[in-house]
Amino acid sequence: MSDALFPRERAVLGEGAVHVPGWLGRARQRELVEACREWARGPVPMRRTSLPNGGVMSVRTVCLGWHWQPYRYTRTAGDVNGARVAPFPEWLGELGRAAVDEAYGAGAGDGYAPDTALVNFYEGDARMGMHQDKDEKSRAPVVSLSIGDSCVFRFGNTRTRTRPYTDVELASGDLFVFGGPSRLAFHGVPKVFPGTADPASGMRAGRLNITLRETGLGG
Ligand SMILES: O=C(O)CCC(=O)C(=O)O
Ligand SMILES: [Fe+2]
Repeated sequence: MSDALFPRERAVLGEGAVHVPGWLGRARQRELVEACREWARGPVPMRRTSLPNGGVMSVRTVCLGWHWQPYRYTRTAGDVNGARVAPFPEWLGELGRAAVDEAYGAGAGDGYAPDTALVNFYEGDARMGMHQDKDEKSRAPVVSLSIGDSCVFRFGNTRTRTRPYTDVELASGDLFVFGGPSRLAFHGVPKVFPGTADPASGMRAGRLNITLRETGLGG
């Protein structure tokens, strides 16, 4: 938004947890938004994930490569329409490697081979509670890309979902990578700021977040 007035700075929130504001240029953001629109249509449509406690997430999600549900990844979306999820594209893996290089230094991303992406769409008062990303067998870093409305991203510690944590604003184009000792840190999105999306990002409303992960699963 006001990047000319207040340049936002790169920040390390903990060992292995790096925030890089404005990493994605506007053209790249628009390409990603276009790709997400396509993935949201199918073969498995974007939907609110059901939780084991009977609740439903406020965020809408579509997955690539592997389909995520709490506690597991499968190739088909048994909780949606039974279809096999769209493949994880090679170009998205390249982007993931570039992101890890950016966060940790040139060459750090060489062996990074994400095989799943969770595409989350936040609109209205959608949010995400504090959780760990721990359904992956691999402990390779999670690469997070944000487009559209800004949000508060709460990045905590590996022991408890409560304090200590740090709140950072994730805006359109921001990269956040968490790996190493921070890989299992609790994190969440307590608030999205509606109407803050720059239309040049390709998002008219709402917030898009894409996380790339290695499942560590074969087959
Ligand atoms: O939307 C975000 O920034 C975080 C998403 C997230 O934590 C997840 O999908 O597991
Ligand atoms: Fe997460």
